[in-house]
Amino acid sequence: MTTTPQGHEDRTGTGYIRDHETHPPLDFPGYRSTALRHPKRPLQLLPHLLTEVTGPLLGEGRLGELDHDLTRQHEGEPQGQRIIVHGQVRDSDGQPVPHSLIEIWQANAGGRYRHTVDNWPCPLDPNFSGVGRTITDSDGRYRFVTVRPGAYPWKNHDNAWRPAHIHFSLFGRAFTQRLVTQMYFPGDPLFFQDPMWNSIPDEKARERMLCRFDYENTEPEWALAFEWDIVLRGREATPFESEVDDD
Ligand SMILES: O=C(O)c1ccc(O)c(O)c1
Repeated sequence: MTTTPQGHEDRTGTGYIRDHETHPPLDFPGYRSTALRHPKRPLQLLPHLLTEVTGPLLGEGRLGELDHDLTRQHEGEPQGQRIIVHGQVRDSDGQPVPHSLIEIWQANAGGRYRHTVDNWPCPLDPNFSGVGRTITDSDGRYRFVTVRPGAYPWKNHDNAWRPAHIHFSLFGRAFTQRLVTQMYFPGDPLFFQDPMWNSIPDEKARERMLCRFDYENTEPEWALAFEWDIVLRGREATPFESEVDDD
């Protein structure tokens, strides 16, 4: 059986061994909910047969015209600083990943999610749902327009605040290939106390979750811009929360 220098085995038989420096462990004591959420039994390889790789898939034609623009999904305009978030999705060889569905979800400008269990005293914004989706173009590029999310208090530990972040879900050619990650903003003062940020062992890997302020692509009198490339595999891989794990 193949093993890594750290002694991890390829238990899924795929030849792929999770990089334990880049990706968070499935159970991380500091992130309390993982104790209840993480799988307790070894993962089983799900062979990708015709059913898994052919359907169902969201194609270009099924996207709404404004799905990528979270500032224009309601009658009025949401509160907050407009931002453009854009970048490229690449594979382990640095090749662009075209025609791939990306979904995002986030808190509003004040840091509140439109979610039944989020009821901290920060107002919901009637003009902001916080969800969007798009498909990468032929060069693997994506672009969202949204508002900068606020920090979110989540009671995971004493005085716990999540740094501002946007959740990303990426589908490959099939729903069985879904990867989930988060994008953070540079210079956030809350990283030191965030168990999710700190669950990534390698500091360089953590930094691959940071977007870059992109002055060139700001839109005058409208929106700031941030660039964030996502790498699916290999030495430059973006940390993912959901992935094949060989623990
Ligand atoms: O795991 C959670 O409970 C949780 C809550 C809010 C977040 O923004 C988040 O990223 C995770």
